[in-house]
Amino acid sequence: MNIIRSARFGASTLIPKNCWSVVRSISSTELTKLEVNDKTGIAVLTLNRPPVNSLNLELLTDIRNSIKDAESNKCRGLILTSSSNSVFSAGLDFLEMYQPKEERLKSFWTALQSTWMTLYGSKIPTAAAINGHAPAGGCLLATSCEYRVMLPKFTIGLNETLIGIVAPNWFMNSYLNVLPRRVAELALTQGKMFTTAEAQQVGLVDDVVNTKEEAIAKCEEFIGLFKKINPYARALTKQQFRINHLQELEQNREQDLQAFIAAITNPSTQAAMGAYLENLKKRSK
Ligand SMILES: CCCCCC/C=C\CC(=O)SCCNC(=O)CCNC(=O)[C@H](O)C(C)(C)COP(=O)(O)OP(=O)(O)OC[C@H]1O[C@@H](n2cnc3c(N)ncnc32)[C@H](O)[C@@H]1OP(=O)(O)O
Repeated sequence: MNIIRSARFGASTLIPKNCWSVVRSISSTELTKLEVNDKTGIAVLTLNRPPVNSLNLELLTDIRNSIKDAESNKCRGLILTSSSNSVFSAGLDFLEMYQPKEERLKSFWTALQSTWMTLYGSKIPTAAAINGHAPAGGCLLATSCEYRVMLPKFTIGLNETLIGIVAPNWFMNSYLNVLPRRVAELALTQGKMFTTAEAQQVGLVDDVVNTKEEAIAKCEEFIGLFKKINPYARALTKQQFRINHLQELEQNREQDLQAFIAAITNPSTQAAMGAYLENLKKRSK
């Protein structure tokens, strides 16, 4: 068996999964775990930032590094999932955006931009096994992938307007890559959170299954569709579909950063976010 060393992890760990396949850890941090199935060559990236996988600077950085690790280890595909039983990702960490320090805020948004560009533009097939709620940034991660499967009775959507903030163009573009324009506009303006059943009906998720294991298997099935396709031809074709969205951000990164800082530090945005957070804290007691 070929054991790969990761710059971030040292020697890979072998984890027997069943008698037919071996799951090998490519890289791991406190916040993410990247494992590849040696039989299929498909990697699973598990987000592990309890309680709700809210995306802070460190988690975003680890996600991006893991995608790059999967690519450089020539994995045949990448599946995103969560170690939580009820939350895929609660989206951006409010604590990064509420009463922020400017330098950290800049690093945070820059990391989000980079992570999105890496995931949305990844050369390898990507899929999300959505095993819990996926609001806002959680939905962004899922819609940046090429395929989504979700467990029942959770919610997914871009709810920014409910918080009193505006989703940037590239959030919208990821949504529009999956949803019809009319559905996306109505959902975004309402801050709609779709139930799993609604999400499947509008095409926000492709399949619904009952367990995380089934969700991973569905993602593997999706990635398996490309088994006989030339990976170079596949990657370039995917890129042609997504290049405009990627270039739009790449060419306007600084402008996008400045717009984010101006909007987030605006006193009325801070007040709206403070009220939303307080409500969230009350609800969780
Ligand atoms: C203006 C410029 C443009 C900006 C554009 C982009 C901006 C934003 C994009 C975003 O992603 S903003 C984040 C949006 N996310 C949400 O609205 C989700 C809020 N959370 C929930 O609805 C629920 O927590 C949940 C995900 C459905 C899970 O519910 P559950 O009952 O399992 O857990 P809770 O008890 O509610 O939460 C536990 C614990 O986590 C804290 N928390 C939840 N979400 C976040 C978060 N996004 N950031 C930071 N912290 C979060 C919650 O307050 C609880 O904390 P404690 O009370 O236990 O301390």
